[in-house]
Amino acid sequence: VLNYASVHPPVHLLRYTVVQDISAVVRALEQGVKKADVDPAVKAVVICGTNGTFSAGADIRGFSSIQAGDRPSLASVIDLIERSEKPVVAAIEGMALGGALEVALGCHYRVAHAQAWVGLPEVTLGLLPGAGGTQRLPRLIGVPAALDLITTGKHVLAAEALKLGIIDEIMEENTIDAAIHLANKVSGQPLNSRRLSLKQVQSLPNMDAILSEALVKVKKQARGCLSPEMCVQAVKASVQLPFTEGIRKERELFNLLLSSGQAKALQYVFFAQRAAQKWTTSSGASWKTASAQPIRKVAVIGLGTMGRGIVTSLVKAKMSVVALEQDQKQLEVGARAVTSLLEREASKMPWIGQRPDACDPALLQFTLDFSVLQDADLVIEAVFEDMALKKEIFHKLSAICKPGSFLCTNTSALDIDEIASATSRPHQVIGTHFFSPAHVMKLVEIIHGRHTSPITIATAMGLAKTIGKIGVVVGNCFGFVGNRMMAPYAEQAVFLLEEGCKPKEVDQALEGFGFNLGPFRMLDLAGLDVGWRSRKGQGLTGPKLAPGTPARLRGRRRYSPLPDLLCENGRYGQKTGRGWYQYEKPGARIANPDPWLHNFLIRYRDAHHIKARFIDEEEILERCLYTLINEGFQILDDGIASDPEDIDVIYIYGYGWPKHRGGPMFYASTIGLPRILAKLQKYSEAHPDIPRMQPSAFLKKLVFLGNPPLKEWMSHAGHQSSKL
Ligand SMILES: CC/C=C\C=C\CC(=O)SCCNC(=O)CCNC(=O)[C@H](O)C(C)(C)COP(=O)(O)OP(=O)(O)OC[C@H]1O[C@@H](n2cnc3c(N)ncnc32)[C@H](O)[C@@H]1OP(=O)(O)O
Repeated sequence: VLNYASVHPPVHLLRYTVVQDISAVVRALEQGVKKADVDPAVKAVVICGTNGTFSAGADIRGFSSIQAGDRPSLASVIDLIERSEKPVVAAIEGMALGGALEVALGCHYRVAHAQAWVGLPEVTLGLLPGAGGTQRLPRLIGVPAALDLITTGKHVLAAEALKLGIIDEIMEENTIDAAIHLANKVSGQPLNSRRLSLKQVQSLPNMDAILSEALVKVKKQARGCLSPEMCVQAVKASVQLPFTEGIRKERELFNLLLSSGQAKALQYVFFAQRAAQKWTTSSGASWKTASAQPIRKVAVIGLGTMGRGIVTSLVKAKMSVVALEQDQKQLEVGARAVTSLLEREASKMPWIGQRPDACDPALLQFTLDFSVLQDADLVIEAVFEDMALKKEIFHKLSAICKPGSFLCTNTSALDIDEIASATSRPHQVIGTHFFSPAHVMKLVEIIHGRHTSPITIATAMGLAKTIGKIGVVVGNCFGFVGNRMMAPYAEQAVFLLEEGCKPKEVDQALEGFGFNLGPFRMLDLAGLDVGWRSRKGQGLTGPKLAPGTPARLRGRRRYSPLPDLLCENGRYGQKTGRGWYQYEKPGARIANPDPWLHNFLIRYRDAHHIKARFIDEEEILERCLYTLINEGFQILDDGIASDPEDIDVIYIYGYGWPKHRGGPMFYASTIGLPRILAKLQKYSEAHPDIPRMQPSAFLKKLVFLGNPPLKEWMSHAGHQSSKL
């Protein structure tokens, strides 16, 4: 929306904001600037936003209609602004992001409100600032600072923007009046020195090293994502080429990214993440029907790894927390660990006012006394995965806590309904599956039991948001969404070892695909004993296993005892210094191939008459990823996840799935469901004893229906009554 308002002659005010159609903004800006240019009564122009916001940039949905090769007309309008013979001042309130900051960079002066913030987040959307931003910003603030902003997409507050030189003035009060004042003041002064396209990038003696180090850094962090690397290339062009040629290079790189498919995936994730926040249940409950209850005091039970991280997240969000342990020694160890985590977190926060205060007794209290939990608005139990223990705690909580308290269990797999059955208030019981380390990882699976009330879901989702996490509402089944899908993936990884792979080969294939960690490095990090305990609980190994059970079969299903054998040998992963890899010492992080394991695998294969074969990367990827995706289709059909976007958000924020591939279900849609089905059919014929490889009925149905787009999948899901 753009108004050309002559309210403060001789300065003309151009107001604009995010609109559905970026070309409407571009047209209106063009008309406004041209009109002001030819109007002799106008001496200067101020560009501002509406309702206290300059602009959040282009409508991301509009990018899908931009064709590679289209002339980005925003760039031409920015040129027009910069060429104007009358001073143009940007008055930045709220935010100026992406194309909006590029508009401001085309202006001759920039004034911002003290609370405003600016940034070029295009890289996070798989793009680069394509309207001159990569050429103007280095000219304005120098290459190192521009590289930092453009390759990370980070936002900076006005004070920092002023320090960097992006902003000329900061205002505590009326920014627009201040901009008008400045525009009047500079009217008639020469403008060439304010035109960034005419400036040279400040030269630095070590410029080549800065650029090549930046390239190495982004390549290492990007895990195959192209946009950070293209951003560096574009900034490099600002150093090495004249402005107009730099712009040409920027456009070339922008078009390349636009057509890469990664931009589509990253933009899908932007909306999927927001869609996941708008949970709905099959019974129609949603934010519209249930609101989050205010949570002032939270209790956390258990100060193990998960409890410590959860307490840290809560205190960071300035919530009042009481942390309970069962004995003095564990309480002291836990309290020390939390304090040190909080101190580390505080050191990362530049603003004193935002820092968590580990010493504030009003905020954080440690106790052994269960009765202190009485007035907590919400309790998060974070003891280890033992159903009997959890039920005992919930029974106690049900008796002690005030009637309105919500009771959450941090579990990665256990049955929420069974835990809730130990209480007299199952409607107020919910699963909150945090991911380790809980003060770092963004995801929380919010697990809805049979009796969980919509208000309880809303409250858990509200709490996740308050502490800066992404909550995703899922149904109740063993492993919920994330771990249920992880099981066939990890199972395939171990079967591949049996058949001839080395752990490093499997990890390299999946890390090459873009995962943070391959399955074996991930298992070593998480601790192999976790899965061992769970398998013993399920009777798959250990004392509950029926005597005479064949080593590699459970019922008629293929089973690999390899992970159990490692645990029996005391190899629990990083914490013991030995697992699928060896480490320099317990707790060390660098994984090295272990000759012991190599020989162990040879003996194991001999003992079970398995002939090792060469397995190529394609088979490793297809078997691990397609079985995971197959389980995802089953989960959708069962109603455990309400849509594919939720699964994708869970995998990106909880399991290190590469964001530029859009999550497993989006990835499946890009591969094409017929291909996934054909491959699963091929592998399941070769391995009839692996039921999880048999294609899900829902996947088959979608292929039969002609491979509909992802958005339409759920209209074909077969579950009679959603468990959500
Ligand atoms: C040739 C090149 C020409 C032009 C190039 C231009 C480049 C660009 O401008 S790229 C876009 C750059 N801008 C962004 O990336 C901003 C993205 N948005 C955000 O970071 C946040 O939404 C926010 C603006 C900081 C606001 O955050 P918050 O208050 O937490 O609200 P949200 O829930 O995130 O958003 C509310 C609502 O708005 C939708 N939305 C936000 N930004 C955009 C956008 N740029 N395009 C389209 N839609 C946007 C968001 O999806 C939410 O919608 P719901 O329907 O409510 O989910």
